[in-house]
Amino acid sequence: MADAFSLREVLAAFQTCVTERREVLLGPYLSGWRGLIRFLHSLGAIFSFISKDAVAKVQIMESYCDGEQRDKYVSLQSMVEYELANGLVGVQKRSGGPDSGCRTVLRLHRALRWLQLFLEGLRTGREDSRTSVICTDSYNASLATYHPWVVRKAATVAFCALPPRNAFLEIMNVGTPEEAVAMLGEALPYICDVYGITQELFAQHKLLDLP
Ligand SMILES: CCCCCCCCCCCCC/C=C/[C@@H](O)[C@H](COP(=O)(O)O)NC(=O)CCCCCCCCCCCCCCC
Repeated sequence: MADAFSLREVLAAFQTCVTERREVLLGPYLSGWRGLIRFLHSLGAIFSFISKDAVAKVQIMESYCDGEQRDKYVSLQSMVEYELANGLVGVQKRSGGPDSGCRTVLRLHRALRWLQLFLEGLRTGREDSRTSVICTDSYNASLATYHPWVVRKAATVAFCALPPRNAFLEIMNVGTPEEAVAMLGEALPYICDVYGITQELFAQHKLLDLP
C-alpha cells in the first residue's frame, strides 16, 4: 500500500524530541503530531472534527517555527522564555490576537496525556478489551476536563467507531498484535518523558491554565 506507514516511526519522533540538556525540540515534536494526525485520518471521516483542530494547532506552531523568530521556536524552553519575555502570552481571556505558541502547545500537551493513557491502556489491556472503552476512559481521565459538553459528547460517539483492540493493534502497522504491544512498551517511556518535562516547564512558569 502506497500510504502504509508504521506507528513505530511516528512514536520514535517523541524519542528524538528530548535533547541531552532535557530540552524538548519543537521540530520532532510537531512531526510526531503530524504522524499521529495522519494515522487518525486513516481511521475514517468520523474523526475529522478532531483531526481538523489538531491540524490547526500544528499549523500555528509550524508557522512560528518557519517564521521570522524561528530561532526562538527551536525548543519548548526557548519558546516559553521568548514569549514570556515579550509579553506574547495572554493570561487573561483570549484577546482576539494571534494564539501564542504557549497556549497552543498546552492544548497538544494535554492531548499527549490522553495519548499516553490510551496507549498504556491498549498495551496492558486484555485481548478482548474494547478500544472504545480504553479510549473513553483515557479521555475522561485527561482531555475531557477541558472540553465543553458538546465536544465531549461528539468525541465519545466517535470513539465507538474504533476497531476492536487486536484489529487496532494491527492497523498500527508494526506487525502482529504482540509485536505492537512490545513496541508500545518501548515507545511509551519516551512519551512520558516529553509529557513530564513539558508539564514541569509549564508549571514552573504558571502556564498550565492559559485561556
Ligand atoms: C484513536 C482515537 C483518537 C481519539 C482522539 C482523542 C482526542 C479527542 C479530542 C477531541 C477534540 C475535539 C476537537 C475540539 C477541540 C478544541 O475544542 C480543543 C480546545 O481548543 P481551543 O482552546 O483552541 O478552543 N482542542 C484540543 O483539546 C486539542 C485536541 C487535539 C487532539 C489531538 C488528537 C490527535 C489524536 C491522534 C490519534 C492517534 C492515535 C494513535 C494511537 C495508536
